[in-house]
Amino acid sequence: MIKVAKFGGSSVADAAQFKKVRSIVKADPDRRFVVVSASGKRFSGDNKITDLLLLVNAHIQYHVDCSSLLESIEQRYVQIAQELGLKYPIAEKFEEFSSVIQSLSPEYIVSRGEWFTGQLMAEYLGLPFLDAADAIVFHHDGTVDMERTQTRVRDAVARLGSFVLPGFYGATVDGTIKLFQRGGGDITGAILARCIDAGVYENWTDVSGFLAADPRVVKNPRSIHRITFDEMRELSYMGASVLQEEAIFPVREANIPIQIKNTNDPDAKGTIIRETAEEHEQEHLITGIAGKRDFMAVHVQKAHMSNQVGFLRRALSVFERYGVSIEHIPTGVDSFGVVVNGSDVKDSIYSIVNDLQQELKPDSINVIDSLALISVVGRNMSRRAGTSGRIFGCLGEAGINIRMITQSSQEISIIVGVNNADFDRAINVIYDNFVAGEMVQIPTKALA
Ligand SMILES: Nc1ncnc2c1ncn2[C@@H]1O[C@H](COP(=O)(O)OP(=O)(O)O)[C@@H](O)[C@H]1O
Ligand SMILES: N[C@@H](CC(=O)OP(=O)(O)O)C(=O)O
Repeated sequence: MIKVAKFGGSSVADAAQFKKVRSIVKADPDRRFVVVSASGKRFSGDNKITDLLLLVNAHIQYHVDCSSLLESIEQRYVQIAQELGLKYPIAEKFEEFSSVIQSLSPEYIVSRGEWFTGQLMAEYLGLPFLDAADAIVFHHDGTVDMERTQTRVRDAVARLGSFVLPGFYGATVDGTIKLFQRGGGDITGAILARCIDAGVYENWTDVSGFLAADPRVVKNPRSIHRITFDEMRELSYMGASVLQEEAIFPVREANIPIQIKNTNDPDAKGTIIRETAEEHEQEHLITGIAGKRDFMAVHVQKAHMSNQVGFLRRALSVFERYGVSIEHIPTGVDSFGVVVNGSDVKDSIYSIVNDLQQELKPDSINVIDSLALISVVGRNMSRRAGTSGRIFGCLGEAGINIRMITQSSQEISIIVGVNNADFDRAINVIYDNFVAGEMVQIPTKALA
């Protein structure tokens, strides 16, 4: 079976992490294709190389000297190379890069994080280096040209047999470097797995798989051993940053499972993500909880609204005009809400409200800001009536005010909106009441 192994920034943060990567790769001859991110944080409070390179861009943009910043990045790489005894002339290559930095595009500059990490890892593993600019092909609109990418990747496999591929970037056919969104090394790994028909896409990080809640919010959350692509998408979209939310698409279409594993504890079971989770007699009611802060909700109320054809469409077209994408639309008979990312409307909210007034002549419009959304996700929730009522009950008992609620149409998630200030407490209350222990009985028919 071919395995693609993607190692995130935390797994390649320093020489000690490189050593762990090598022993993981060498332990299994199926791990012939390795994707790496730029070196990440070595300890809490440290900087990711990608963040430092973004800072370099900001310095250049404002004509501020960035030489000491570049030196500190170079030092990180030099230290790794020295500690591992690598021959790659990292200092020379980095200085070449620094000397022409003013002439380089911002995306090119940021992509060098994975490029240098990839060069060092390739030598350390004794594998060829495949530049992502020669493998991952972008259309000019920023989407991936899967056909060309597949051809290039398959050619590289035939030519090189195995390789190290830096994540997070690629290039258009004319060679212009393009980046994925933040965390996009996960997408590179998924695309590679898809192009070579891998048996599994391994995603190595610093936690033992997907956890039922963000470990920075809930103390010692339990690990999720099996999760479906749909559940995973809901959780990662809502902030479970262990896997970039777009990363499931390339592998899902080809039915390739994703396995999340811990570089610091390779024997831990981790999480397997598939189309359907194999069912056991007893399963947790709720698979996981994730959430994000800083949303805004615009509530519109108008009597007899539901009898007016096109009312909602006219409202949504206002948001479209301002280029704002919509997260949720909770609706009632005579009212609806439009939930958007606070940062997307920070400059346009007054104009949007004004346009809504003009076009809809509503009875009232209310804007709620500092809204946090919490998504409670579980494939088994549809088997148990009344879950949402119980979620409100436990939040109410804890004195947490619920600002909105919405449920996904496949009944795999319930989303509650609370004030930003209540975010951590609300997640902990839901976790303690539901995730920590509660199981549901799976009907025998479902197991057959
Ligand atoms: N539900 C969750 N399960 C596991 N980790 C989570 C979850 N939500 C947030 N995280 C955070 O995601 C981190 C791993 O993602 P990331 O920092 O992108 O790793 P990497 O550098 O390996 O790509 C974990 O250290 C953890 O703090
Ligand atoms: N280095 C990029 C891409 C990436 O995937 O990183 P990580 O694997 O550390 O999340 C970023 O920080 O966004």
